[in-house]
Amino acid sequence: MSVYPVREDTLLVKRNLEEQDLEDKDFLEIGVGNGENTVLAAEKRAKATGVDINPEAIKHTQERIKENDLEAELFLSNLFEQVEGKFDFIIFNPPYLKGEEGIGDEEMWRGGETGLEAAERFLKKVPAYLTDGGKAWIILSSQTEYEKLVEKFNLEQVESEKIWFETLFLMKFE
Ligand SMILES: C[S@@+](CC[C@H](N)C(=O)[O-])C[C@H]1O[C@@H](n2cnc3c(N)ncnc32)[C@H](O)[C@@H]1O
Repeated sequence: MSVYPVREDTLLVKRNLEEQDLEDKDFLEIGVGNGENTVLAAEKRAKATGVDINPEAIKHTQERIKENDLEAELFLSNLFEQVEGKFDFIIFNPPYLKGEEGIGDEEMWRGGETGLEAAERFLKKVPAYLTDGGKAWIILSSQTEYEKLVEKFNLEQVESEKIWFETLFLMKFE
């Protein structure tokens, strides 16, 4: 089992996160993967928490946090199952290709039969974990029927990026 690499979707979140004031904010990343964005949040002095279903991702991110002399709480959790409290800012770059979900090298790219299952479960649960005025970001892909979630959860676009076979959307939920 390996850790999801830094890709275009990671960097789409990252360059927008760089513009955010995160100081002293309660920040949560669901699905830390390579840890790039949780490390950035910790560098920006957020009170950073990160979870993943993949133990390798947690271990890898813990090592990066330590190497950079930063602080973040990192633990295994299936979405919010082990998460307590409320957060000002929650991000999730979910697996969004079509196919069975899981933590194997193939499965970590997949978000269920429609590619939207992991994203939809997140969007249903996220309101209970946001502070008043808090917001959540999620990545969606043109390779799925993402418009259904945009409509259902009233998502607003932060930025989109066309890569050769798809368009990635960074969407906001408030
Ligand atoms: C597309 S990768 C994104 C990784 C990293 N955040 C990034 O932007 O590069 C999705 C990550 O979410 C994790 N994941 C998938 N389903 C999850 C779930 N139900 N709960 C927590 N993490 C999950 C995967 O293990 C993987 O690390």
